Amino acid sequence: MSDPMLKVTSLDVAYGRAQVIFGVNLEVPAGALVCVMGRNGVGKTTLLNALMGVLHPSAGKIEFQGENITKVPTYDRVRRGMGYCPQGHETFPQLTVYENLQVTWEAAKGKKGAIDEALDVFPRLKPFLKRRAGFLSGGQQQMLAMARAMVTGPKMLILDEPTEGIQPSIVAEIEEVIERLHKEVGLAILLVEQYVDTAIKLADSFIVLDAGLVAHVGTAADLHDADLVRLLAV
Ligand SMILES: Nc1ncnc2c1ncn2[C@@H]1O[C@H](COP(=O)(O)OP(=O)(O)OP(=O)(O)O)[C@@H](O)[C@H]1O
Repeated sequence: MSDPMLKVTSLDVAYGRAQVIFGVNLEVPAGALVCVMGRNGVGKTTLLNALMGVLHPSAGKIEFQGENITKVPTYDRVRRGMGYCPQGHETFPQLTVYENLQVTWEAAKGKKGAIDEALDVFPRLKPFLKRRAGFLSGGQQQMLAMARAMVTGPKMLILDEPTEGIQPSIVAEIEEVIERLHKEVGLAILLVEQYVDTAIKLADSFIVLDAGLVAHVGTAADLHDADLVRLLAV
């Protein structure tokens, strides 16, 4: 079997003396969609920030495409093909939609045509290219945040709760885009998701975190298991 695209081994992450992630193991095979689930505060965002080099693990190893990237800076992880869309659909509110895409594309040394390709994935953004991002709706800002991750030319997308706080009509649209990026474009995707329904619909497999530990690894079929429901109950 070939190496997974992302492999995380025995990862510990702490804020000062407060350890939040304990010995996490995780694999995302090429082209797979893996969901990270768990209640509020179990460490999902902390894990993703460590994967992207925003936080530095106190122990463990992160490998991307067979290379040890544990000490590689964030910008280099992006250039190697890790696209990150952090929680809270953060954009530069004073910049236009197009400028938001352009600054990210320049910083990541994106390929020619990548901005147009990202806009083809999110055609809803096209009428708003000259609008300041701060004036977009929550759903539009989420699409812009994902489009920004796309202009970096990712091989793998890391998405932190992309449907959180978004109106239901747009949630379905965002789910469709994630599904298309997974099934048609063939990107590997690591998705933090709180909603079991969305995870069942989208994920090939998932891990459940509980108090910073991997409490369960499985496929969507396992999600109906009573223990899992308990682990996920908010
Ligand atoms: N900058 C920080 N400094 C200290 N502790 C932090 C910091 N950020 C998060 N924590 C703590 O780490 C733990 C995990 O937080 P994290 O945001 O990773 O959880 P989460 O599973 O992503 O939660 P949510 O679903 O609410 O986003 C929490 O106890 C939180 O209070």
